[in-house]
Amino acid sequence: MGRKFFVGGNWKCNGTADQVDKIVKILNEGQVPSPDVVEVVVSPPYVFLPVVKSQLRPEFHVAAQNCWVKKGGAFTGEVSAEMLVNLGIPWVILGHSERRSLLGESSEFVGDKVAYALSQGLKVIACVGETLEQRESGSTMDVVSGQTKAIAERIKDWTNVVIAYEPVWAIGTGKVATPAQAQDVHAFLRDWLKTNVSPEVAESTRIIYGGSVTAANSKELAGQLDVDGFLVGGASLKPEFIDIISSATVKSA
Ligand SMILES: O=C(CO)COP(=O)(O)O
Repeated sequence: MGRKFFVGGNWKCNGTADQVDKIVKILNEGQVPSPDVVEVVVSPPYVFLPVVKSQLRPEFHVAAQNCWVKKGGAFTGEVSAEMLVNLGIPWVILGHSERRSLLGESSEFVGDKVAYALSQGLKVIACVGETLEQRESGSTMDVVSGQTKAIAERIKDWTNVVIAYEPVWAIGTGKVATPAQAQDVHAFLRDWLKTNVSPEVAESTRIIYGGSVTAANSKELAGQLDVDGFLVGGASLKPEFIDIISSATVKSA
């Protein structure tokens, strides 16, 4: 069985109740390939998770954008993995570069979060990616493998993990990685998994690309051998998200 194409929509810290209604309507009315071909997960801010979950078409799922690193308790402002499970939220995004850079989350902390979330039964979209400075100094592969290693050291079962490669310089900048740049890093990560985890995990784990994905570039990116889908920011708030989801057909064609 091949890797099912995966498209995530990361709404980040955006949206009012009215805007959320509109986005859900677009998602519910959009013509997309069957769930056998593409898995779709949208990630609204915490406060909108219950309403989006209850209104969204049943074949689309929801993800939180973060969760606490261990069992809940006296951690003001945090939301625990148990709470997400309790509300029937199946997915969580962890290690997004905005949290790594703006909130100081280290690779070890992200690894701990991934391990805890999986232990509670959540599925995880784990983000990795280099900054422009790191790319220019030639350390891209060291950075992404280091971030992946911090996860690999803490988990055994990769069944419920999707890796999102999101070069920081491509996020929200309109500077999308070229298909070849994305493919290079995805192939490197798959090979890293093969060597350091197992050939089976390398073959079955989806590695998705994020960073300025739009309807105009998604088909070409989707055509790359090791690109198994997308994590979309800005364009996931717009009708073009439906076209990005539909780029899954490139794989099944
Ligand atoms: O960070 C991203 C998704 O998690 C990508 O954001 P943009 O698609 O807005 O560049």
